[in-house]
Amino acid sequence: ESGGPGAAPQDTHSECANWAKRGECDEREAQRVRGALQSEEQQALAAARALACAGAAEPSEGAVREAAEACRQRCGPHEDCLGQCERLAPRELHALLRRCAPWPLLSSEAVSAGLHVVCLVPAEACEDVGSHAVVFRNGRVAERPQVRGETRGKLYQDSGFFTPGGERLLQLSSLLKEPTLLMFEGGQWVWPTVRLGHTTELPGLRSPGEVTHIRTVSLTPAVFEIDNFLLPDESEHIMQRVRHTIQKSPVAMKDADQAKAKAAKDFRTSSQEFLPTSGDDILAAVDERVQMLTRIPITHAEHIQVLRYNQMEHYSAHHDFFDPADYANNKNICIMNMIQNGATNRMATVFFYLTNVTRGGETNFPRAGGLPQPHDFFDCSRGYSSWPMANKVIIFYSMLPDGSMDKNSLHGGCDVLEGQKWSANFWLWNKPGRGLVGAIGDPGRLEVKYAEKPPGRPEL
Ligand SMILES: O=C(O)CCC(=O)C(=O)O
Ligand SMILES: [Fe+2]
Repeated sequence: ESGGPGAAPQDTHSECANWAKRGECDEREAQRVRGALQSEEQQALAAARALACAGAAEPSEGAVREAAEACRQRCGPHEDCLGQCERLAPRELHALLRRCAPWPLLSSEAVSAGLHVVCLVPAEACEDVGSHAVVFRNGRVAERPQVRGETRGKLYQDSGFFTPGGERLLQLSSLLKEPTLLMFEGGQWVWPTVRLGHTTELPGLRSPGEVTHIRTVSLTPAVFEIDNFLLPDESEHIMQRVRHTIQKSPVAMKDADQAKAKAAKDFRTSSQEFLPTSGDDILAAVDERVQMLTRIPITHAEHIQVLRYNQMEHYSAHHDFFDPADYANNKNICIMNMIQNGATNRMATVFFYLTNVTRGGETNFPRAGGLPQPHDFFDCSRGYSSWPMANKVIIFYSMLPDGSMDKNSLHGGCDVLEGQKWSANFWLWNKPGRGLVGAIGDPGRLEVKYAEKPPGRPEL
C-alpha cells in the first residue's frame, strides 16, 4: 500500500509475511508497482516520487551505503528482502548511475531549488526493492520532491517532467521510455546552469545543421548568454517598427513608492513600446525561436517590449516578477489579481540587445553569486554584468525551478555612458494567457508545437 503523497510505499498487507516465507514477497511487490505504473499517468508520477535507492552524483562508497540503507528501510521486516537488498543494491545502483548519468545535468556549485533528475528504473533492475525511481538533487541524496502542488495549493502548477533536452512529457508511455527525466516542481522548464562557463548546445533552432550555444554566466540567479541569437535584419526590424512611436517608460508603482510619490524617472529613464506580433512574419519567426530556446510556450509570453536608452539613461535595479508583498494595497492596477498571490508570475526574461553600445549600458545583476541586497540600486559595480552586443540575448530566470520568486534575480540597466542602447524585453510567465501587462496570450501569435499536448488537456 502506498502512504500519503510522496511517502515511500510500505508493505503493510497482512498476508505479506506469508508471501515472504513462500518467497513471493518480491514478486508481489514488483507486480503491485508495475500495475500502478501501468494504470495511468498519475500513478507514474506517484512512482517517480517514491524515493528508494537514492544515490549521489558520483557514486561514492558513502552514497552506496546510504542507498543500501534506504533500500533496507523500504524492505520492511522481511528478511528475504533485506538479504537481496544488501547483495544487489550497490551493484544495481552503479549500473543505474551509469545508464542514467544525471551528473552532466546537475551543478555541484549551486543548489537549484525544485529541479530534480529522475532516473526511472526498469522493473527488472530493482525488483527486489520494488523501486522504480531514483531522484538526484544537486549531487546529493535527494529530498522528497514536491509533486502536483501538494503543499502549495491549487493555484500552483503541477510539477513538470521533461526530457534532458527540454521536451515536456505528459503521457505515461513516453515517460517510461526515458532513462533520464528532469522534473521541475514549478512545472516549467528552466535550463540547468550546471556550472559557470558551461555551454549547452541546442541544435536545430534556425536550421537543421545549426547549433545554438547557451552559455551559463551566473548560477544565482540563473543567467545565460546567447550570441547572435537574433539576425541583424530582425534587430533592425524591431527598432524600425517603433522608431517614431516609442515613448518614455512608466513603471509599475509599488505601495511604498506610491506613498513617497516617486516619479517613474527616478527609477527608469528609458523609452519603451510594446510590440504585437500579429501580422508580422519577422516577429513570428523570433517568437518561434524564443519558444524553442526557452522551452516555454509562446502563450506564456507578453508582447515584446522595445527599450531605447539615450546617453545617461538607465533603469535602476529591480525584479521583473511582481512580489505580492509589494502590491498588497495597490488599488490602481490589478496586479494582485493577475499574479494570483504569487502563483502566477513572470518566470523568465529573454533580453534582446539590438545594438552595440559605445560605452556603458550593461545589464547588471548586483546579487549574482548570492550577494546581499545592495543599498544603492544604481551601483553597477557588483555581481555580474552582461554587456550589450548587437543580436546577443540573455535569458535570466526570475523564478527558481520550484516556481518561487528568486530574489537574486535583481537586475538593472546601467547608464549608457556613450552612444545609444536599443534593447527589448521578451517576458515569459509560468502560465499561459494571464496578465494584463503587454497583452499576454495574444491569440494572433504563432504557436509552435514542440511539447506533447494530448487533446483535451489544460495547457501548461
Ligand atoms: O536595460 C537593461 O539592461 C535591463 C532592462 C530591464 O531590466 C527591464 O526593462 O526590465
Ligand atoms: Fe528588468
